Amino acid sequence: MSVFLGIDIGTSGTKTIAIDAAGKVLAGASASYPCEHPRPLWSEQDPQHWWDAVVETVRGVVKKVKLKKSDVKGIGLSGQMHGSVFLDKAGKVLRPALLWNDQRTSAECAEITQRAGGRARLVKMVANPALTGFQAPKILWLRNNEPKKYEKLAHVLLPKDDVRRRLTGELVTEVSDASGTLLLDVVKRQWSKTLLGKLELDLSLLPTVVESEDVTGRLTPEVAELLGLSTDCIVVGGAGDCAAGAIGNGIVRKGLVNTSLGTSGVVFAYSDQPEVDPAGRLHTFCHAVRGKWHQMGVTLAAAGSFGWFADTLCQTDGEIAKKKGGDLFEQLVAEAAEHKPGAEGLFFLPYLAGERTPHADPNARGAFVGLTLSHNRGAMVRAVLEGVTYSLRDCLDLMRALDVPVEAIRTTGGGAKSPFWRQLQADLLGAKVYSMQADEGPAYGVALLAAVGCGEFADITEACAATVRTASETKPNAKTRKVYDQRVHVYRDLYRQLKPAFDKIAALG
Ligand SMILES: Nc1ncnc2c1ncn2[C@@H]1O[C@H](COP(=O)(O)OP(=O)(O)O)[C@@H](O)[C@H]1O
Ligand SMILES: O=C(CO)[C@@H](O)[C@H](O)COP(=O)(O)O
Repeated sequence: MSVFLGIDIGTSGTKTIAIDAAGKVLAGASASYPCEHPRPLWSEQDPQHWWDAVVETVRGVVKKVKLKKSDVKGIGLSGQMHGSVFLDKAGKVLRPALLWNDQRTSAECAEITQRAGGRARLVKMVANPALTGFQAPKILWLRNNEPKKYEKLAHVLLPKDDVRRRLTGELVTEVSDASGTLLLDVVKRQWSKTLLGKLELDLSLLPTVVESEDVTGRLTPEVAELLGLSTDCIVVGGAGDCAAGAIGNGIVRKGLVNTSLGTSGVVFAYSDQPEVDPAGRLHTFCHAVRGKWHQMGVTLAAAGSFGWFADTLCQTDGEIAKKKGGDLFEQLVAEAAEHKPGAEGLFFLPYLAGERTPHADPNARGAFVGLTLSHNRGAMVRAVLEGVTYSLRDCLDLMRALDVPVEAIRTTGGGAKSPFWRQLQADLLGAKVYSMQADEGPAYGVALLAAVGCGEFADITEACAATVRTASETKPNAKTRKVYDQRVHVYRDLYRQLKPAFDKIAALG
């Protein structure tokens, strides 16, 4: 029996799945962990929690499928992008990891842009401007703010690559995740020695960079024993969760666009060449397909906004729903569905963690605008779901303006499970939206990459053609689409009008 594991180290938890050589999902397990916010807009996690969750979920899957040691031939790793694990030379973690949605690095972004000789020169070197969530500004933040820890710094790893280090002992990353460090020459698919020089950062801080399908190592004897696997089991490069989710949904040709409604929201389009957005609003990153690229827009608090609403305002209902064996999210979506498109004039700006695309503004804040005495909880939920989807629309419209073809949208992530939210996507984005048969997102994509690494398929494109299938099709409703086409302008105006207030609020500290 040949089995491949996909492990996705998400922001709210880690998910591990096992697939067979035909791409059939045999079992899955997940484990959650907290995210700390020591100050507003700071976001940190303890890498030990990721490792504990990896051990728990791999062992869980091995047990569920009753796998023999020799069954698991390969592992693919996916994870939240951009996060920074700081290690000393003995491999000790120096401080909690700074995450993708941490906004503390505005000063370091300005420093990078200035050291690079301006924004245009920076984009020429690494295809992207400096954004607060990316990894390079986090390294500079450590240097500027925690110099004693920086003195001890020997290696910086992305979240999934720290898990790889613990699995195999190897310090390796791959091109899709490395693109989000701001230190990769995305066009050449190798570290930018020019930018490293300008930032006075040593190349030895960074891991070796490979393509996503490449084999990066094998399990160490101790880890193989701990997980119930064999030391013959390989670990492939894998991918950042956006590229991994796209692979899992078969986004391996032009015209197919992926949306993800996880903690973050992502709009992802395949490209044959590195297409750089001259204004730097969309990211240009390497794809997990060898020698290919993608463009991407990211909204920082997507299903995360809905999760926040549920956690903060609906705790008691959550407990009741659990007792009844129901799902709070489904209950809240049902309440939202009782309201008409437009939530009776209520708008929600989903900038709870600042915003990346299209505003690149760490000072942006969340807001309900248009509340009246007649709005109830269902209307507020509807406004949240609409606000998040307007934000995806902002990303997609940037792509359309750059002539990125949008034939169909495939969708993944917790929010994509909801038929209501898929209809909202179709109506607001103006395209057919497909859910997938193996609705496992990034974990599925990297399990396929593991199968490729083990020689089951010639490459990831062939693997996707053989295994990835759509499940449902949701068509835009012309009438509802019109309602949203009018309202999206109000949504966009609100950011512009509130921006001065956001800056004043941020200045208050
Ligand atoms: N049935 C549902 N309907 C709508 N949204 C849902 C549903 N289930 C989960 N979600 C949303 O998905 C989020 C979790 O998404 P997920 O992709 O698991 O997160 P991540 O990978 O970022 O950790 C929840 O916070 C919630 O907002
Ligand atoms: O910052 C990005 C991509 O650029 C995020 O998509 C992170 O990669 C986190 O992903 P989730 O935990 O929301 O899946």
